[in-house]
Amino acid sequence: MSSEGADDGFLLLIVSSPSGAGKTTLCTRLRKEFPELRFSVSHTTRKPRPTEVDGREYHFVDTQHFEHMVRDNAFAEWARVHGHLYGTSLNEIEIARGSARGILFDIDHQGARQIRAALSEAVCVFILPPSMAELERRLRGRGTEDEQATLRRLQNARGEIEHYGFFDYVIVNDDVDQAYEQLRAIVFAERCRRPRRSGLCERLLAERRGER
Ligand SMILES: Nc1ncnc2c1ncn2[C@@H]1O[C@H](COP(=O)(O)OP(=O)(O)OP(=O)(O)O)[C@@H](O)[C@H]1O
Ligand SMILES: Nc1nc2c(ncn2[C@@H]2O[C@H](COP(=O)(O)O)[C@@H](O)[C@H]2O)c(=O)[nH]1
Repeated sequence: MSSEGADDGFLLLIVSSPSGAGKTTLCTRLRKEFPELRFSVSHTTRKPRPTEVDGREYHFVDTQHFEHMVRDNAFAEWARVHGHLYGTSLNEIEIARGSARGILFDIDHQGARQIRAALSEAVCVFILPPSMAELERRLRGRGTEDEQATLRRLQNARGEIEHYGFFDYVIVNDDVDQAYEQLRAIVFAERCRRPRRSGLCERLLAERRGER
């Protein structure tokens, strides 16, 4: 995986959170407002939820298939999360680089660190719940996990929050509209970062020199 740097204008946006804090909710809004940011569809060995479609939320694969991809070096990053395997294929990033203005990752802190190690310009956002009690309410209210999986996700939440220091931005998702405003503000601000504008700056300077 090569890093072309931030001066090509391409945005690598990573959103992570403990399970149930609301990153899928916020990313779904982001995808609607910024369709030019391609959502990275991960591979996972987790079973699909009733509303999930293969190839849309995830590429659902069995462990053998996943391990084969690991051996083939097909992943930009992968990790075991809540007892299942999840990974971002190199192919997802290549497709986005060829067809979009950026890529949006919904991955955990282990994956965020692996992507950042390879692509230092990646922007990492951590979503927090307003309280642990509210996190539990949301996870139980969503009703997608059985009791054992719910408890496991809640137990893992504390360990995940300990990684907050790695992230560039932290958003507390209390009021969802406010949290979303903060997330979209990060996209706008990141697009204005000087390295992402250097192409335009150089073009303007060339124009000034009559080199158009
Ligand atoms: N600000 C909010 N206030 C109340 N409920 C919320 C808020 N944000 C999200 N929710 C609800 O909380 C539940 C969990 O949200 P969501 O599925 O987006 O979490 P997640 O971080 O993507 O979890 P996971 O990592 O398990 O996929 C959902 O039912 C969602 O509708
Ligand atoms: N390291 C990675 N983590 C990933 C990837 N895709 C999703 N995830 C994270 O897993 C948990 C659980 O997700 P769920 O859909 O089962 O609730 C969550 O934190 C996701 O962000 C990935 O490709 N790599």
